[in-house]
Amino acid sequence: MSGLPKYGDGRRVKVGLLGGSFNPAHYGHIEVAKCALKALGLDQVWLMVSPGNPLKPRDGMASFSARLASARRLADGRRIRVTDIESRLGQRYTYKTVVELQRRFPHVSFVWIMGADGLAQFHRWRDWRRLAERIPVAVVPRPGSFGSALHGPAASVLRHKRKPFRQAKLLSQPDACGWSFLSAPQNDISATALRESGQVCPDPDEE
Ligand SMILES: Nc1ncnc2c1ncn2[C@@H]1O[C@H](COP(=O)(O)OP(=O)(O)OP(=O)(O)O)[C@@H](O)[C@H]1O
Ligand SMILES: O=C(O)c1ccc[n+]([C@@H]2O[C@H](COP(=O)([O-])O)[C@@H](O)[C@H]2O)c1
Repeated sequence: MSGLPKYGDGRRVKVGLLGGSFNPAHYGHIEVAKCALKALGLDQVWLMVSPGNPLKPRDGMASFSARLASARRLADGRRIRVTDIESRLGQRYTYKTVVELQRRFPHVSFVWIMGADGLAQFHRWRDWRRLAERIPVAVVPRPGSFGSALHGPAASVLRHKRKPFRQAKLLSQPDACGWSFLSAPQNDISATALRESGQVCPDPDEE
């Protein structure tokens, strides 16, 4: 990823990773990114387009290039950027992606960002306990998912690592660990709703 700031004083660059299917991208993603930029004091958020969520069916999933293009249309390309790195790595599992990103960008402090629905499912991800050891996690509230996230298996297993809202900024410090909910207004936009209402650009790979 080009365009990372360089700090002469040795300060580490802080990057939030918002992984997703982006089928398609929508303003909810941009609101999540903006909220994380502010709450975590990040330099950038990368919208990391998944080549294929291992837990989601391929049926109904637009092509990778269409999903990437939808994210590029909404990102500002400066503080909110889009990356196809998982596709280039041939990688669908977040744990392995994060290991590789941390290896390639040793001067960057990464934070994983996800909606509350992600935390509710987190215990089903491959190597999720190791992932939570490896990268701090910021969870953005989402309508209908707060309870299942808060009382789900992952939040329960990781409860000793949870930080209160007001300490969320610590998550982007070098070598930080733990997770926190961010304090943010909830936004009910979803890609499912957009697909159901037909508000999706045509997929160039299917024309
Ligand atoms: N409105 C929202 N509020 C909070 N988090 C969101 C919101 N929309 C998406 N996210 C988060 O962004 C990440 C990527 O989401 P994704 O691309 O799957 O969009 P989605 O709207 O959840 O899609 P779908 O409805 O197809 O499941 C996930 O961590 C998801 O929780
Ligand atoms: O690593 C896993 O096992 C895993 C399982 C499910 C989802 N993920 C990641 O979670 C992110 C959100 O996915 P999605 O489809 O809900 O937008 C995306 O980066 C996926 O690759 C990762």
